[in-house]
Amino acid sequence: MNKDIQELSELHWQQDLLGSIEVGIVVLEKDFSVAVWNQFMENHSSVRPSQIIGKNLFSLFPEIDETWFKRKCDPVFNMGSPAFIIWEQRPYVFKFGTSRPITSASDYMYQNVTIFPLASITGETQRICVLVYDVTDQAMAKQSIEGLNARLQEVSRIDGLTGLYNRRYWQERFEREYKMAMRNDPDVCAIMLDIDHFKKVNDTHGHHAGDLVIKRLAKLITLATRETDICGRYGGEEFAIILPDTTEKTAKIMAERLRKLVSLDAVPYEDIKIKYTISIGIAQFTSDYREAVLWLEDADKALYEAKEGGRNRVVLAHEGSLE
Ligand SMILES: Nc1nc2c(ncn2[C@@H]2O[C@H](COP(=O)(O)OP(=O)(O)OP(=O)(O)O)[C@@H](O)[C@H]2O)c(=O)[nH]1
Repeated sequence: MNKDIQELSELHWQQDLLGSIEVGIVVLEKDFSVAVWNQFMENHSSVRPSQIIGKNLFSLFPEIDETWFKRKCDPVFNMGSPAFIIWEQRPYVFKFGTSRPITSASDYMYQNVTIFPLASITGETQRICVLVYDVTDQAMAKQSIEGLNARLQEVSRIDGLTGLYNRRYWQERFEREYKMAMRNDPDVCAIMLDIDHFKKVNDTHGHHAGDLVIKRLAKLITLATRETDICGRYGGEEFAIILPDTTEKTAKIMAERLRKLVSLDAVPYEDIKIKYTISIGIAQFTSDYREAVLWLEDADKALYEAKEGGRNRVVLAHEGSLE
């Protein structure tokens, strides 16, 4: 084989290699004109090498942030050090559609991009090579795992019957509120409330009817509180609420409103309507509480007083019944 044919054949398989590789290969001159544009880039951009070779990259891809991209390439040209752009920083450099539009949940191709210097014989970097990797599958998998984790975390905080926070998470929030209150000494109240004679509801109408009453009460609690209030199911038929930015006077008004709402309510069950009432204990935070639990205990004592005082009433800690 003569030398020319040998060179040509080598060039041919090198072209073949560039063409079949599932990675985008772009070679850029110092002025950001394109010197190499492989098959992958052509397939995904629909721009043929003949349309782009010798042309300025940004003139054909105005979506690339020129200032940012040049800043990335600067150390590659000037110091010969490679640069990396990962999809988590910027989902893509070239806005390509996904190559699997049916199976992929993404509208565009997520890309990892590597930029490295192509040194001349003298060691000078005249050109740089930009490699574009399609990482859509990894990105989608990671995002779906993150979504699942977030969902799992949310589910693990929620009480299945009522949709309010469960005891564990409510307690966590309560501890957090307590620590914040110790620092800032704001107006914040804790409420404990409990359905009156709930055992009788269960005994008379059955456990399922009891569950419906618990669910209904949770709904009324949600209705009567602000979005910023932190409502949780503390035990079977016991609920706990944190009212941020609330004095005991305002908490009392809110609690009274809820108590009345409940006393007027009736839960439809089979062909009857179940009436029920609640008792409520309130404790406003003071920095005298050396531990979070002491604050909650005061709310619980107030609740106990409300029960002792005849039920269907609101009691403030360190104060008599309101009714
Ligand atoms: N249906 C239902 N009942 C529950 C649930 N959790 C606890 N209970 C019941 O709630 C009742 C609570 O009864 P007690 O603690 O004696 O209090 P009470 O009958 O409400 O009386 P007072 O609180 O003193 O007014 C018990 O019968 C428990 O079995 C639940 O998730 N669903």
